[in-house]
Amino acid sequence: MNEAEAKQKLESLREQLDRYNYEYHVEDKPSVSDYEYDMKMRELIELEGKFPELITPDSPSQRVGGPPLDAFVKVQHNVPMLSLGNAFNEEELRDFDRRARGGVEEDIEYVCELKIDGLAVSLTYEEGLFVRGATRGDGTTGEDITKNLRTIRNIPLRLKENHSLEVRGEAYMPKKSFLALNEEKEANGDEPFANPRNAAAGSLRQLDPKIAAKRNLDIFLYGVGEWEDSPLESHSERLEKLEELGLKTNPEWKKCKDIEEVIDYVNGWVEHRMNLDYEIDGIVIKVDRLDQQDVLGFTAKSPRWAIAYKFPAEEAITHLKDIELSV
Ligand SMILES: CC(C)(CNC(=O)c1ccc(Oc2ccccc2)cc1)c1ccc2c(N)nc(N)nc2n1
Repeated sequence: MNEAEAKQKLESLREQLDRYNYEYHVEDKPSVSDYEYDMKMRELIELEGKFPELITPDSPSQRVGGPPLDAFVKVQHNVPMLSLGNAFNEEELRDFDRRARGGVEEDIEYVCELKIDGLAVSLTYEEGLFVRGATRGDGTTGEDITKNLRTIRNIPLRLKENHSLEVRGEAYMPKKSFLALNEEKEANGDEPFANPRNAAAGSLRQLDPKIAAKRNLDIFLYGVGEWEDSPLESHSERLEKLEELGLKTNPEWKKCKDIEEVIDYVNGWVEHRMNLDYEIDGIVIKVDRLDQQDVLGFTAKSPRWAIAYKFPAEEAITHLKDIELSV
């Protein structure tokens, strides 16, 4: 086979493997068996081995990085990754709504999103190519964990359109993967992780991508840092556009016309969050229109146009029940 034929064959193998990946990880409807996927991947890796000059950074073979790093490189976030103010009850949600409505002329619509209990990360794409992934760190300086993030199957190595943008989201470990990992750790006499958030952070902040690749991590994207001249006018449009680009957003987000609808949404999840495949520690409520967000602006470290409603910690509830029982 000459180089031209190899290039064509490689492009077709990559396309097939990317499609299989999307079917398996995003649509949850694989069209081929794991065996067929592995055989196709082996064919790709062997052919790339014969024509290494044809290897591209977005090739599915490039997901699991090379040797372990000996340290993480620090990275600066051009747009800071801010934190959220908290509300712990309905009255504090209504206070947030009153303050927001006092700051803008017209009615406010909100977007509610589940607050995933994981590790906040930033993904940078240049001309559609995934070039860098980083932890939030202190909001302005994080750690470069690109090699580890490349092992998360739901992070596309190339977007469906060649945009340059920086997106934020939460990398997490599904409950089932967490339980399986802790069983394995206990079987090996290792210390288990206390919760899925620690397991996700521990998996992404260790230096060997081959370990991260085995941890079945996943991601939901929820925000945008930098986006070259994007014409979008609302947060909900941005979430829809991210999905179109092949970036996974959480399907439970909802546009609410007022704070009453927000409170209904929140109360629904207080009751049903146990049914989710992943842990959440609250609900994030955001003003939907970007022009209204701009008017409301920021405090020293958080937007005035967003708040996190925090669920009471699980342990606390269990503890209280025990006390009641023992009285
Ligand atoms: C709202 C925001 C704080 C992200 N937004 C930002 O970090 C952010 C950062 C600079 C911005 O603008 C600036 C640009 C330059 C300088 C200062 C601010 C705007 C938003 C946030 C934080 C945590 C979230 C979480 N755990 N789950 C969900 N679902 N959403 C979340 N959203």
